[in-house]
Amino acid sequence: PAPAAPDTAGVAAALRRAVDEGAPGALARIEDHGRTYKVTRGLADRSTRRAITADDRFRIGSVTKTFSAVVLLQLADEHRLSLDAPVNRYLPKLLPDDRITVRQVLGHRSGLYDYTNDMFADSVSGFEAVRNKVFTYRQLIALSLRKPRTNAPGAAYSYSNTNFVVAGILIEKLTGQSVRTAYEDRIFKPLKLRDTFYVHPKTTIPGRYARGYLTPDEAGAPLLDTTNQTVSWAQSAGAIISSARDLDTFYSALLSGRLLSAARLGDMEKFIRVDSTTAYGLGLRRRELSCGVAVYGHTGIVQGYYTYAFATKDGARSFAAVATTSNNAKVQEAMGGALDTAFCGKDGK
Ligand SMILES: C[C@@H](NC(=O)[C@@H](C)NC(=O)CCCC[C@H](NC(=O)C[NH3+])C(=O)[O-])C(=O)O
Repeated sequence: PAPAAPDTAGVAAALRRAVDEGAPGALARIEDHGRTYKVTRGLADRSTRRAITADDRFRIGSVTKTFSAVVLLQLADEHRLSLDAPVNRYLPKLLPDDRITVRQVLGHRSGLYDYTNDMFADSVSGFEAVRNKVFTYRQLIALSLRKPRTNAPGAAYSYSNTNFVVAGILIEKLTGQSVRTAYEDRIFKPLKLRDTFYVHPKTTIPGRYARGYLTPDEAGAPLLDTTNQTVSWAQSAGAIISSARDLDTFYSALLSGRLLSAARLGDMEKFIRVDSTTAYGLGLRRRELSCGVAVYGHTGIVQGYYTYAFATKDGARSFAAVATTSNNAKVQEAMGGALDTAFCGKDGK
């Protein structure tokens, strides 16, 4: 029998909690066997007091990593890339260890240090130092290589944005195009993702969007409007702009086999356990929810936006949600509750 309809009342309660805990606004959208459910709470803009809508665009942060992984896995399907080849075969001398492979990079097992650890040690000053900066990929790699690697190639999982900066360089080298063109030609246009953009290094969000606000480290300090930034510190690791509708479409299409061969999707879904409820594949997270359902997708954190975008393994039910503040653990927890409720519902079906 078809699973019970999503518990939209439960999702609404979770979004209300996110707003009560400090998010100016929150939205969620569920696509379930062709039916759409939208839930919203709070504001898109604190100065105009405009209410947030489920169609507002926003910065998706690391959900970008799944898009970058899809492009490289398509190149593997086209025999233009071998997942088990060293990165240095395609980009000579880029990395200090010839043993680091493409698969290890996409699975956060390369050992490459995450330069954002230092960049955002202090949330507000770190953000303000880079919000209008434009980095080259190689400058970001150089920041990472200043620090020792976290593990030998392939020896352990250690999340690092550096890995998906390497993915961006690989995409540009192997396609001869910018990552923007590669995303547009291979994913955005084929899936008609009309709310999805890669505009780096422009700082503005096209069309109608929710503004994002960073919660400072100091308790009680006022929120900082972080909507306009280059996101050049992340690029192919986190700079895509999208909407809940487009993320639902993307993960449903990916997981129902419309973007990759079964073999490459299988590669993407070879998961390494990260903690008791999450595992990481290639640019893809698996989360086990309270009712035992496993969902597949990615989380995203860019200053001002917490994003969750996940779907069932067959893509028949997808959930995308964002809260418009970041660096606020209680808001992040509330949004995790929305994810759980969206798939587990009241009666855990
Ligand atoms: C976790 C998520 N990763 C991402 O989305 C990537 C692009 N974001 C980060 O690595 C966090 C950058 C700092 C955010 C800042 N935090 C601080 O400044 C902390 N001092 C903030 O919260 O806005 C993922 O892969 O699931």
